[in-house]
Amino acid sequence: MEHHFQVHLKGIIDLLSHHLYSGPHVFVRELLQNGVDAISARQKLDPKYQGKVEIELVQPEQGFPTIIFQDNGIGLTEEEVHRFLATIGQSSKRAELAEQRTDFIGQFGIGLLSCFMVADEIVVVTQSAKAGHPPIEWRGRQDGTYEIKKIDQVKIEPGTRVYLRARPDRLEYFTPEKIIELVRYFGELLPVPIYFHTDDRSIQVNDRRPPWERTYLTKEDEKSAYLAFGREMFNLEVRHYIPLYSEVGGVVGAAYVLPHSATLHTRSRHRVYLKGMLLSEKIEGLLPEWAVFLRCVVDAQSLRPVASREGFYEDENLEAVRHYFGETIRHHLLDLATTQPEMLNYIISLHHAAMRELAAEDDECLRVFGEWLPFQTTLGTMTLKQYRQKYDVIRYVSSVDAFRQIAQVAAAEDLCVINAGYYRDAEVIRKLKEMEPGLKIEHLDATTIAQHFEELALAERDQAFDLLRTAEIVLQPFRCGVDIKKFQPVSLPVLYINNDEEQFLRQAEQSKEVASSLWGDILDAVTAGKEEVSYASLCFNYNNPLVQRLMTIQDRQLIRRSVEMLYVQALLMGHHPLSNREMTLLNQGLLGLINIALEREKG
Ligand SMILES: Nc1ncnc2c1ncn2[C@@H]1O[C@H](COP(=O)(O)OP(=O)(O)OP(=O)(O)O)[C@@H](O)[C@H]1O
Repeated sequence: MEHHFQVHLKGIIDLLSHHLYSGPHVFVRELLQNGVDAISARQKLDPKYQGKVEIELVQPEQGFPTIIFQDNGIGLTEEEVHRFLATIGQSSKRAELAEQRTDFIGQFGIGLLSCFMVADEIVVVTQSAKAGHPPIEWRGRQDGTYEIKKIDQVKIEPGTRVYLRARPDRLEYFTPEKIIELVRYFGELLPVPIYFHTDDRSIQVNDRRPPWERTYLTKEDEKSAYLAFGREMFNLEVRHYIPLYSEVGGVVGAAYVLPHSATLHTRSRHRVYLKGMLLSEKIEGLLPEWAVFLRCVVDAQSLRPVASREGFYEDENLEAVRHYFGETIRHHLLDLATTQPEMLNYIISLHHAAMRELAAEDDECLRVFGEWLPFQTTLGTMTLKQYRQKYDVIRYVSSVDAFRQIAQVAAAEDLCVINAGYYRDAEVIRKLKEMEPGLKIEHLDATTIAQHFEELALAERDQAFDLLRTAEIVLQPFRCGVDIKKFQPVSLPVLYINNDEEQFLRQAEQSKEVASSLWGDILDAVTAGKEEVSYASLCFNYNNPLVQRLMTIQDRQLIRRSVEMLYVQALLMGHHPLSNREMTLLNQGLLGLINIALEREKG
């Protein structure tokens, strides 16, 4: 025997309200959308037909308020009420053909159920625009039952009215302020007029059109209208926008440059409308990932919304729109370089992380605005252009750690080195070299910088011999060699020097101190065979007065303590995290020095 599925309506409503829709307020969106769709259906029969949606709030002295949504659209016949209104998942708008999908906003046949989130009963009174059908009253209830009545005795104009009486726990949605707020939020850009009436007033809620639908006398007027619209939409003082248009998906709108810095981890959230109905103000993935400095407002005609209506299906159309918008933005920025260079400068100075990303990805962008990218250097922040005007060779380090190590010394030696340790910096420099093979670039680290230091004369070496030997013994357990050179600034007694590989080994060694046995084994494998290798060297500055004094004193104990302290201080200066043993050294060294000073005092 064949059986039919039973639908437990309460369960479905629960599913929708807790898992699909973002909250009970979406009933306003669903009702607006049904009204507008019904008008579109009627306009298919009569393209000049003027539709409107009217919303009324009735607040009786006794009892709960009722909201009435009325449209003068296509209406429903009795048969259609059974088939579409009362059958979950049935929709008169389901489009087998993609082009049909562009006619209506709805398509799933579940939207009306959202009304059960605020009311126990939905009453629909409808008159079909098709000739020869009487008006119908339909009453659907949460328990899954419904009644249908012909109401021949009254004559009503074609269209549909939906009545919802507030559920006691949802009264907050049944005030004039809340309804106007929600209607404006979802329906501000809908192409049919929406009126709101209470006992004492009537207003048109959506009385303006988006800037891309208006015509302008001058370019300036157009620009002001777009900027004013963006400021209002995002509540941000935006100064620049990029018009967007894509035939695929029928998407039109504008991308606004954020007036504050956005990092590459920021997710761009866009305000997206579907045929004038707000889908969401948090849609992601509409622009390429690098475009984090932009926020869009767009209206799409035929991208496919997901059932919750709060996003789009990730399909080939969305992919095409994203690609196309990426190209539009890129071309716009490239044009700015010639038409409004000061604006491009403003955008780059605020959003250089994103611009770097774009320049690293794209040769043309690198050629056009690569020079404007700011870089941190040992002699202050400057753009690539300023750097190149002053120096023939682009000298750079490729890690922030390396930069910290060398910054002070390089600056004192008047060496201008770029910190290319941030995301994509080094790539930008290397790409620049590929594009301009004649360009001289030099990759530095602390070791290569140290090669620029001045060597000691033989007699000076002799003078430093004892100090170096003691230092060697003290630092050998820390895998740190020693050396002595002359370098700037004279005030710096020592410099801790390691290159990228040595830095890595040092970090692996330190990680072993805190790692579990599994990680410990892995790290052992990483450092295997390097047991005898030094991870760094401590370079004394011969010209430094303290070092000069250390070379003259005889007290071994004092030299040892001083070397330990100089070693730890050099690590701290270079922002190297201290290992447990180095921490102990710091503590003992400090106490030791205090002790020595106290002994002296006594003596
Ligand atoms: N105001 C209205 N005028 C005419 N028909 C309506 C109206 N409201 C609902 N309907 C009919 O009821 C059907 C079901 O409506 P419902 O809102 O549940 O789903 P939908 O709009 O088709 O799709 P979605 O779930 O995507 O919103 C519609 O397809 C339409 O045929």
